[in-house]
Amino acid sequence: MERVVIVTGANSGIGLALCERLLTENSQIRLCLACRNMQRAEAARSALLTSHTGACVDLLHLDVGSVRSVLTAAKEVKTRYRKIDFLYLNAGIMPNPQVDIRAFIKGLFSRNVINMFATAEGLLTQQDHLNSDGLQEVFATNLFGHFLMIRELEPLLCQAGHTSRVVWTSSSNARRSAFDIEDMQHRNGTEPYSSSKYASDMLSLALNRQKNSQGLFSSVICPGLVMTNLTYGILPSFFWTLIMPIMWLIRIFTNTFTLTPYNGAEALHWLFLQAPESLDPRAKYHSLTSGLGTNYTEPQRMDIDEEMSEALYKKLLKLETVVRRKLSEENADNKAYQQYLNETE
Ligand SMILES: NC(=O)C1=CN([C@@H]2O[C@H](COP(=O)(O)OP(=O)(O)OC[C@H]3O[C@@H](n4cnc5c(N)ncnc54)[C@H](OP(=O)(O)O)[C@@H]3O)[C@@H](O)[C@H]2O)C=CC1
Ligand SMILES: CC(C)CCC[C@@H](C)[C@H]1CC[C@H]2C3=CC[C@H]4[C@H](C)C(=O)CC[C@]4(C)[C@H]3CC[C@]12C
Repeated sequence: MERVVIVTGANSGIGLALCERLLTENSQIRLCLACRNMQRAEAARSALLTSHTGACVDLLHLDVGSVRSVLTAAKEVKTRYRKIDFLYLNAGIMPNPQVDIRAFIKGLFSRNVINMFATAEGLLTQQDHLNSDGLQEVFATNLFGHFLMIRELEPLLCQAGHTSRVVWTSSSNARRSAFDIEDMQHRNGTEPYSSSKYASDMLSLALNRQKNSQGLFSSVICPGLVMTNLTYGILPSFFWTLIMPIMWLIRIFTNTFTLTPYNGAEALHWLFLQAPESLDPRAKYHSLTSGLGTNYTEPQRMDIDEEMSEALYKKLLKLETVVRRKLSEENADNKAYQQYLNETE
């Protein structure tokens, strides 16, 4: 039977590579590219159809960082499909990244050097800001918009006799010490990316506890260090190209330098082939590439405590209520204003 697969952030990088791999290595898939930029989404769709003539590739407009857009997109999904087999929550941002050069040089001469290259611990900070919904942009995009999407799509994801999967593209940059449950949006820190990815790891665990009995299973992956628009925002692409031989060399010591979107999508595709019952809800599945270029997936236990993941889940539900209330008030205001305009005309 045809499997419905939705991928957020599918118009470039790891998301697009996943789509390419899904179509190449599996038949009977109905793929839905859920994207913010529809011009790039059209281009991605054309590229996929050129290499896979006759494939079923749909487009869906989704700005995962906007509450209104998520609700509209979810409504559209519910009219188009009767079930969802896989929902890949892949869209993500890292705005205005800054590398701490001193920490990098110090790290090069420390015993922690391999870990530094794999996780960027202590190296990266970002500048975040409030979006038009009044939420921190990184939190809204990397976590909350996806959470809201799952909540809206629950009727399709939690169906009797059917198993659905959600897969989060997390990161090895996710770090417990960057996350504060009293400041889940990371308003007060300088590592919103790390915080949002740690939150997605916790949310995945909470979702498994809450929803496995209803047929919904959640997993998290790390794609490794991949050359995409996201990494070109950290250092310019010509610089990455220049140091590519060094990166291949580093790959001999850390298999986390997957480098290409195809390699980075390894764990995402591997999960597609696994039975959900065989997966560990506490594991992060890493895409890895050996020095010789062989791809494989390996689980690593996440540093998460159940109580905090449950607390996060509850806080997200509360925020969802607040956000929905605000939206319906705005809608009522708009309606009243429109009526006033009509009457005064
Ligand atoms: N590259 C790397 O080394 C690593 C990446 N990751 C994660 O992988 C995921 C994919 O990133 P990657 O492929 O590297 O980078 P890209 O920038 O190539 O891809 C990011 C995708 O997310 C989309 N996106 C961003 N914001 C929104 C939004 N508000 N609504 C809808 N779509 C949005 C982008 O679309 P648009 O065209 O609209 O901008 C784009 O398609 C991210 O979650 C990232 O955090 C994790 C670890 C390492
Ligand atoms: C000689 C070069 C390799 C120098 C590059 C230094 C830094 C700019 C990069 C070193 C480690 C990189 C990263 C590691 C982990 C990634 C993580 C998994 C992710 O989610 C996003 C990107 C990374 C943080 C990435 C960013 C660049 C480095 C800090």
